[in-house]
Amino acid sequence: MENIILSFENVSYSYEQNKNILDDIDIDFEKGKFYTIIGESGSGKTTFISLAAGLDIQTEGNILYKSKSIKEMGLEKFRNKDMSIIFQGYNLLNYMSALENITSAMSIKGIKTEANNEIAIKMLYRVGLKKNQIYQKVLTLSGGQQQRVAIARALCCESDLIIADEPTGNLDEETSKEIINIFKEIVKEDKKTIIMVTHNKEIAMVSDKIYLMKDKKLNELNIK
Ligand SMILES: Nc1ncnc2c1ncn2[C@@H]1O[C@H](COP(=O)(O)OP(=O)(O)OP(=O)(O)O)[C@@H](O)[C@H]1O
Repeated sequence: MENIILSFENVSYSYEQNKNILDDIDIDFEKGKFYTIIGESGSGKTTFISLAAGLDIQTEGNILYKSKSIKEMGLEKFRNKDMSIIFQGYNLLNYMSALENITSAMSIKGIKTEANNEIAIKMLYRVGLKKNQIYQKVLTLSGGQQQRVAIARALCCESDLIIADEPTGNLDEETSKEIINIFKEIVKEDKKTIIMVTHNKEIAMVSDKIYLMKDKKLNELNIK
């Protein structure tokens, strides 16, 4: 069990009574692995991700982070300390610079060291931003550059688990490939776990494990 970072145990979810969207899902996510979740529109991928990210609560079953129930430890604590999320729409603060977006997130997550600025700048370079872009308001950056800022923010927040919902959904093919390469590097070098929803099968193929959301269940696909 030591290498398991997140577990779903008999998890079901319904928005309305007696109408399960997810039904009795059992799954373990290991440390240092890159997972993708694919599936038809409306199959429940975002619902699953919302539970994994502690943004919503399952109607039945347990979700464990490093063997502890996230409900019992408190979803807010889980979201603040243990998990970082990357959205399709970047969710940055537009009136702040790329750098400020990261340092303010670090501060909110309780990471308050003198080195915060330095750490954030290093990370922004690592994800491919240029010096002048680091100090620009994010509103003036392209979609791909904004997504790089969102990735750098997730990486600076020290969580071992990164959850991403269609992070390349708004990006062109070339930029998407670059972003996915950064994800692969994060998993390999920083030993983070990434759970990512994507519609793009080609992107899914580069992950360690692909799961298909279908008929309220999540099953591993062995298509590689
Ligand atoms: N707030 C809500 N209240 C009621 N039903 C909802 C709500 N949000 C989603 N649903 C329903 O739950 C099902 C799963 O939705 P979900 O967004 O998880 O699917 P998805 O696989 O992420 O779809 P997509 O690929 O289109 O984003 C859908 O049938 C949807 O209509």
